[in-house]
Amino acid sequence: MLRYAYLGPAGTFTEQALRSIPEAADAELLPMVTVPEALSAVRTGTADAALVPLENSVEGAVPPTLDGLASGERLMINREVLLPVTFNLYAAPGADLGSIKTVASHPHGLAQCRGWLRTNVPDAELITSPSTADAAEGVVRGDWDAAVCAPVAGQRYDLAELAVNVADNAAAVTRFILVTRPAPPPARTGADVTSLVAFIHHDRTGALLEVLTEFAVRDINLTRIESRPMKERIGRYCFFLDCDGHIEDDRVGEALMGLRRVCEDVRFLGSYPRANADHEGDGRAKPSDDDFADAAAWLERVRAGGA
Ligand SMILES: O=C(O)C(=O)C[C@]1(C(=O)O)C=C[C@@H](O)C=C1
Repeated sequence: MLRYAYLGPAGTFTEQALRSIPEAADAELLPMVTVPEALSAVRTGTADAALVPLENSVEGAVPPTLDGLASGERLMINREVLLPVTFNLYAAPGADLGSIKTVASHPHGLAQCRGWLRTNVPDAELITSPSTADAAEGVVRGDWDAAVCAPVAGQRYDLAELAVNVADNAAAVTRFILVTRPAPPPARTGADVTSLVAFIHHDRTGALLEVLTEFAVRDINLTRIESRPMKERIGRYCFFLDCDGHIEDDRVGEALMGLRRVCEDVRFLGSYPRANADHEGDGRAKPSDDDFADAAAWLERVRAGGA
C-alpha cells in the first residue's frame, strides 16, 4: 500500500487536496506536523510521496516548501493540485464573537483573513500555528479561543461556527504539489509544467538575464519566477522557475541544457501535468515543436555531410 505524507493533522486544506488524488483513496495517509517533516518522510522512505502547499493565489509562496525543495536530497514534483480555499471562524461551543481574545491559524490563513479579523475581532491576539487544522485542534486543547480554518476542520473537531467566509478574497486558491524521490517524470501530456531551481553566478552581470534568455529564445512561456535567499549571507538568492512544457519537449530539453551551461547549478524539480487545463500559455508557440524536430534532423544531416 502506498504511503502519502501530508501537512496534517486531519482537517487541513492539504488533506482535502490529497483526497482529490484518485491514488490516495487506497493509500495510507500519514499526517505530519510541518512541511519539512513531510518532505523528510519521503527522503527517509517513511512515505512514498508527500503532498505539501507550494503557493497561494493571495499570499504567495509557502517558504518552507521552497526551502525544502532547494536544499537537501533532491525531490521531484510528480503532480500539482489546485484547491479553492475558504475559511470560517470556529470556537468552543457556547462562545460568541465578543468573547474571542485569541485567534489561531496557519500564517497563510491569518494573512488571508487579516482584514476581516481586524474589523470583527480588532482586539484579539493572532497566534500562528503549524496548520489551520492544528489551530482547530488547539481550540479543543484550550490553547486559544478561536481558529480560522476550513469548514471540514471545524466539523471534525466539533467546534461552533462563529462566522463563515472570513477570507478577504473569496476566490483564493492554493496550489499543492505531490513530491517523490527522484524518478522518471510522468509522461508528457501536451499541457505540462516544468519546475526547476536556478543557482546563478552572482558576480556576473546579466546572470539572471542569461537564464531568462534561455527560455525566451525558444519561445517557452515562463509561468512563475520566485527568489529565495540561500541563507549563507545577505544578497545570495536562488530562483524558482516554472515554465510551460515537459522535459521531453525538445525546446524544454534544450533550455535546460542552456541553463546548465550558464548557471552555477540547476536543480530539476520535475515535469508534470498542469492542473489548470484552461491555462492558455502565450498562444504563439513559434517556432513549433515540428520546427525543433526539423532543426535537429537538419543538424544531423549537415554533420553527416548531407544537404
Ligand atoms: O494549514 C492548512 O490547512 C494547510 O493546508 C496549509 C495552508 C498553506 O500553507 O498555505 C494551505 C492553504 C491555506 O492557504 C492555508 C494554509
